[in-house]
Amino acid sequence: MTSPAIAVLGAGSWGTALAILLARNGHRVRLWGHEPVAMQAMAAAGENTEFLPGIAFPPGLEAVAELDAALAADDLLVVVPSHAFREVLEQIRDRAVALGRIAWGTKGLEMASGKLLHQVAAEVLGEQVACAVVSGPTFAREVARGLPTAATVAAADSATAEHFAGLLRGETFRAYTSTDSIGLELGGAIKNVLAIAAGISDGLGFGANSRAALITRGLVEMMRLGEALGGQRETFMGLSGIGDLVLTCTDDQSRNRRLGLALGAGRTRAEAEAEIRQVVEGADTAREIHNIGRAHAVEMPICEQVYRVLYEGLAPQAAVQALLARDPKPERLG
Ligand SMILES: NC(=O)C1=CN([C@@H]2O[C@H](COP(=O)(O)OP(=O)(O)OC[C@H]3O[C@@H](n4cnc5c(N)ncnc54)[C@H](OP(=O)(O)O)[C@@H]3O)[C@@H](O)[C@H]2O)C=CC1
Ligand SMILES: O=C(CO)COP(=O)(O)O
Repeated sequence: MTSPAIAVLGAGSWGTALAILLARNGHRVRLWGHEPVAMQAMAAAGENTEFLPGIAFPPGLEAVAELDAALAADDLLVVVPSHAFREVLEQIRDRAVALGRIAWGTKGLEMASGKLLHQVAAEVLGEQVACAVVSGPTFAREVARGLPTAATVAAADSATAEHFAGLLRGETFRAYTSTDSIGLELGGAIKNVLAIAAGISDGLGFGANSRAALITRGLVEMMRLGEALGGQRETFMGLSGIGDLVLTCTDDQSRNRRLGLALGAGRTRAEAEAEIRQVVEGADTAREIHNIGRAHAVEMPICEQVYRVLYEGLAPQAAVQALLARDPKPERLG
């Protein structure tokens, strides 16, 4: 029996890794990216030489340059950066509406509006399309190499979450399900801002104590805003919350952490991003979280200092001093 076709839309490192995972699971997968020349090169090389060099595409994975060819699929998985999310959903709206379901692996908020991605999806696709989000501690290269990984798939209805989790689940990938899409989306967005903070701390030459404090108090900020926006507290203690937070705050594979490291070492954001040459979601997210936190009167001192470093030219050292100079208070986890 031939397994159904899945379109993975977005051929960066994470889209490619998920496409490889799905193909290894025995699905027929079409990986689409918006640069025809890059997609043709990928098809010819049998690997994504730009983002995941050295990892050969398994049988069943086809790189395509034509969106229509990709969309002739039974399932759609969107894995573009958040800045391209609405635009890509608009391009695939008719097919998503016809299928009645869609999933994404994008982490972040819509730039300028600060909307969660399921809100963007509802605006573009309507309320009838069931939406699932995939999130967790999942560095693309490790997933593509087949290293054991766990993540969560959330959707408002558990059947949709289970459907997409079932596609992803395999010998090396454990997919849990959840109905807390808000919690998953906020965890995946806020951890990127906190990874920048951890990177700044390490870039300044601080130690393990500082990093552990940032992770712990950062988790409190994530839970505070997450609960204020309707997420469930326990979600932030799971893979898409503390799991992804620890991953990206502690390992240099994280682009967000590397941006922070560079800032802490005295480089500018532009210099750091030019060197990383991949999407660094936390930089835009820091501004949206700053706005949302203020609008909901949620105290988020670490995220606030990251915002000030990125958008107000505050020196990283001064940001740390501002955190340490805050009024003493009892340790609360809410
Ligand atoms: N990498 C990882 O380990 C993980 C990433 N994620 C999330 O997945 C999302 C994608 O990240 P990732 O793949 O790593 O990013 P990359 O920087 O590796 O790749 C981004 C890809 O998106 C493409 N792109 C940019 N604009 C558009 C557009 N308008 N239409 C279609 N494609 C576009 C880029 O093309 P071009 O190069 O031509 O600009 C590039 O191929 C992010 O939200 C990230 O946070 C989630 C979990 C793990
Ligand atoms: O989200 C990720 C891993 O779960 C990737 O993190 P970075 O975008 O910081 O590299």
